[in-house]
Order: sequence, then structure tokens, then C-alpha cells
Amino acid sequence: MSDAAAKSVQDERRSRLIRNGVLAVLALIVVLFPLIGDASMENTMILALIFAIGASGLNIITGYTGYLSLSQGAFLGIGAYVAAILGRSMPDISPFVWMPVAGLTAALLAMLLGLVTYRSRGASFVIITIAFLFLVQFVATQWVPVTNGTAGITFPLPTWSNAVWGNWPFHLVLVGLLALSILVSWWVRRTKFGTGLIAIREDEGKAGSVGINAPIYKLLAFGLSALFVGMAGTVYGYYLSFVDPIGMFSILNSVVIVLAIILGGRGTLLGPVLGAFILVPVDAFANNYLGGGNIRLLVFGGLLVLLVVLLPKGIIPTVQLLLEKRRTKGTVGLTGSITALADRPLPPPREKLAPVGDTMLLQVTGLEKSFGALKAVDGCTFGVPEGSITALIGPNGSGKTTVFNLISGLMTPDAGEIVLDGERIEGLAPWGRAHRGIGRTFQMTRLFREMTVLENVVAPLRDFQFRQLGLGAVSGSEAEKAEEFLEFVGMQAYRDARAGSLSYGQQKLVELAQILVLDPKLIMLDEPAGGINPTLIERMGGLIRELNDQGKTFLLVEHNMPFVLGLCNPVRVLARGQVIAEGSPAEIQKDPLVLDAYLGDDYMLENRSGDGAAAKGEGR
Ligand SMILES: Nc1ncnc2c1ncn2[C@@H]1O[C@H](COP(=O)(O)OP(=O)(O)OP(=O)(O)O)[C@@H](O)[C@H]1O
Repeated sequence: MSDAAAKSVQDERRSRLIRNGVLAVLALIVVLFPLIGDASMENTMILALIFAIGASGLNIITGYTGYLSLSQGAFLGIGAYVAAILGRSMPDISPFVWMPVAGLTAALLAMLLGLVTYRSRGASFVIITIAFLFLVQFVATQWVPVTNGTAGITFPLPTWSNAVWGNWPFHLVLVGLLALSILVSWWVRRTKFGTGLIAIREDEGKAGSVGINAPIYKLLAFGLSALFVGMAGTVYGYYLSFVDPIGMFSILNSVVIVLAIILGGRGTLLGPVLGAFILVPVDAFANNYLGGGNIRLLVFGGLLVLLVVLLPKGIIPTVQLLLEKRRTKGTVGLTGSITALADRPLPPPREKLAPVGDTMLLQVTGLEKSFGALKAVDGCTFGVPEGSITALIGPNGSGKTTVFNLISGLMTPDAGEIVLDGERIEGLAPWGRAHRGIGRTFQMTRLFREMTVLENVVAPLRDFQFRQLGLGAVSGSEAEKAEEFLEFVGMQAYRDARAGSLSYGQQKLVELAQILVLDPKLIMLDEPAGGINPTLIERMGGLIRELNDQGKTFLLVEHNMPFVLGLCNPVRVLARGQVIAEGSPAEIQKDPLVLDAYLGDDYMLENRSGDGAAAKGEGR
């Protein structure tokens, strides 16, 4: 190990030791807090714990998965109401006993909300979550026989001696719940489930195309995010000794929880907890010393503006960034991917392009897709022979990427059939098509930018099983394959780099390695040679040829004609959403329809059924 590497390992160990030490001291302070004996501070601590549990749970859906929800306060209230309602009919049983029921009810309702919001994102998703909060409040107000309406429900008084135990039982149960919530959050981040959630946050469409079944992941994330806050709701209601619709379903509770996540750092393990421990005391201060009421709203509004301007990433990510800057000051980043690639010999160029077989791995028939009045794909029909490197070429705007989107499932065709290896797939979701053996790259690379290169390459899933969700993020056969394919494309040295920090060409190589992990039957590359330097273009061609020699079938869209003509056979030519010519590179180069589509004013295409068809025949 070099001196620099040894120092870096030592630095890493030291900072881990300091971090764990600080965490242990803080945990001890939190656990022993009631010893200070100040009732007001104790109350603030209990509220901080409740909101920290809410924020830590919400972090799973908002921080990891990227869905900003304002309904977390509703699940706190639901937890309190479940215990209050059950406690009313069974007053001899301690309300603490109802915690698991409250947690599960909140989780199930959260999953229901997840189902309803299945197709919404961004602003519409946020609005639905606010509507959900108001709906639950409405039900609590109107369902009088069960909830006692606006009069609310009183909890039984604690059975323990207040003089001896005070609020210790509330405090300790909440500390336990917070510890559990953090533990689950930590576990999620380390599993394939967590990697899937982050992939969804980064790019949901892309996540689907690499086999991640987003609806199931999101549903589970919704459930998990509400589980502990539902339990904390029971403690909250019991602690207040009373629940009513106004107090329990106040939108301010949800706002504080969301603010805690933003302040501490979205998607970090401890950021949301830290945020809650800062915000709740600020709220208490505004309430006690600034007059409460609307002043609190002013304080939170002002805080939100300050946060967005000064700390957009939140406290923990900002501190991490500063430490990282200090650690890497004066050092240079990794370079030399081209050198690493050049170390691998190119496969010998072929004498002639591979002959085309008769068996079609992919057959597209009569595909149509319109965007408003524009018919982007108009009765497109072509096949991709098994074992071939087939090119789909055509002028800008001729519909190539749309055809790719239709085949890979990112768009739904208006009409037409897509058959892969004998199976109709046009009705399948993108992950279903990835599981059937379609792997695709994108014209503008779409890696999960915040993940490392290795995490990116390990993320694809060839099938879906519940048990695989709990496996380590970088484990199993995918991890081995990922290392192997990174080596294959020459990007092994970058395995721990953040994908967003790579150059465009490097990202293209990583995206190729990423889809290879799917072990696809059909590899679809959208402009593999676009925007990269000549050396890399040559390497990319070499890699494709090598994979093709191993039996992989390719369909590629490309504008670089020498690249296409030297690599692909057959070639399909698209113009105005239709295949206007097909054949070997030699045939295509002589086809007047093709020449016209690229160079002319399309007059032959207009007259295709008449002179145009004749012209096509003559050109061969
Ligand atoms: N999501 C969309 N909404 C509206 N119009 C779209 C959409 N996607 C594509 N189009 C339109 O459909 C037509 C075909 O676009 P497409 O991107 O498929 O062409 P292309 O052949 O891949 O072009 P290029 O070679 O420039 O990438 C274009 O006119 C484009 O503007």
C-alpha cells in the first residue's frame, strides 16, 4: 500500500472513531435527559423525539425515494387515534400495547396512499399528500361514533406513579422507537431495496429500464416510512392524554417533519434526526418567548427561505462536502481511462460483416406513436436477426429514439406489435421487458448520478423476488458480474467514483457495463458513438464486436455512418416514422430513397407507392 493510501485509510479510521464517539455521547445525553428535572425542557425533548421518529421514517420516502410528502403528520395522528379508540373499549390495557397495531394501521394506510399516488410525482404528488391529511382530519371529525368527532378522546391516566417515574416511560419508549427507526433506515440503505429506492429517486424511468419494479419498491417504502411514526403517535396521544382532529392532524406537524429532513440533509441517515432536534426547540422558543400563534409560522417560513438559500443540501451533506474538500485538497482526480482501455487489445477487425440469419430475435410490426398531431412513428415494421448487430438509422427527428422508447417500454405504442424471442411484450412494463432480456442505453447517458460507479452497475435486476430486496446492495452474483464488466469496459479504476463526476465518454462505458449485468438477449444502444472522442469510438466499436462474437444481439441507433457501415449488418433506415429501406451496408449506401431521406427533399418518399418504389428498385 502506498503512503498516501495508508494515510487515507488511517484518516478514515480516525474520523469513524470520532464520529462514533460523538454519537455515543449524544445518545447517552438523549437517554439520560429527564435527569435534568426541568419540565419544559423535558416536554421539548419528548416532542423532539417524536418528530425525529417522524422525520427518520419520512426520510425513506422523501430522502431515499425522492417523493416529498406532507402527510407524515397524518400518520402520527392515525397512530394516536388507533390507540385512543382501542383504549376506549379496553381501558384496562396499557395504551403502549396498541403501538404495533397503530404502526401497522399507519403503514397500511400509507401503502394505500402509495397506490393512489402511483402515477403522480412532483407538485401533484405533494398536493395529493396534503389532500390526504385533510381527508383523514375530515374523517376524524365526522365519524363521531368511532372518533367522538371534534370532542376528541381522552386517554386513561398512566398507571405508574408520577412522583417516582414521571415521564421516563414515554421518554424511554420513544428513545427505543427512534433507535429502531434509525436502525431500519440504516439497513434499508445497505440493501438492494435501498439501492432501488435511490435509483427511483435519481431517475424513475431509467430504474424501470434496468429491471427495478418501481411500484412495489415505492409501496414498501411508503409502508415502512409510516410504521414507526404510527407507533410514536400512540405515545404522543398517551403523553398528551387527549386526541382531537385539530391538534392531531395539524399541517404544521407535517411541515416541521419535512423541514427537519431538509435542514439535516435529505437521504442521510442522521440528518433528519438532527433537523428535528434543532427545529423542535426553535418551535418551543417561538411559542414560549415570541408569542406563539402566527409567529411560529413566520419563524418556519423564514427558516425555509434561509435553508433553500444558504444550505440547499442540508447540514450533514454540507459538512461532508467541506470535509471531503479538505481531505482531497491538492490531490488530482483519477484520469487515464483511455490508457487503461488501450491496455486491452482490440479484437481483430473482421474480413466481412457477420451474415444475417433468418431467425428474428425482435420483430416490430406496424408500430405507431403520435404526440398530439405529430405522428412520430407511423407503421414502423422491421426485425432484428438473432446474433446480428442491426442498425437503425435515419435523419434527425425520424423517430428512432421514439422507437427505442416503445421497444424498451418507456412509452406505450398507440398501435402495433413487439415480439421478443417469440413473446409479445408491448403490454409489459419497462422492468418486465428488462426481465425478458432487453437492455438499453440512452442518447444522453442516464446513470444514477449520486451513486458510485459500482452501485450503478450493480443496480440492474434480471428478475424480481421479494427475498432479494433484503440482500446487501453490493452482493451476490451481480456484484461479481459488475466488477467483471467494469473491467471489460476499462472503468474498474473508477468503481468508487460518483457517477455524476465522470466524463461523458466514461459515462457511456459505465452505462454499457450497467446493462451487461442484466445479461440481455438484446442490447439496444442509442448513439453509442455520439459525443465521444475518436479513440473511444474505436474502443466502443471493439467492445460491441467482442460481445457480438460472444453471441449478443445488438440494435443500435447511430448517426456516425463510418461506424455503422463498418460494424452493422443489416441496416434499417427510418424516415418520418417508417422504415423506408433495409439491407446490407452496401445496399443501403446505394439506395436512392436513403440518399434522398438524408440529403434530398424527400420527394421520393412522398411518391413511394409510385415512382419512389420504382426508384428504390432501380437503386439496388
Ligand atoms: N415526448 C415527446 N413529446 C412530443 N414530441 C416528441 C416527444 N418525443 C419525440 N417527439 C417528436 O417526435 C419526433 C421524433 O423524435 P425522435 O427523438 O424519436 O427522433 P430521432 O430520430 O431519434 O431524432 P435524433 O436523431 O435527432 O435523435 C420529433 O419530431 C420529436 O420532436
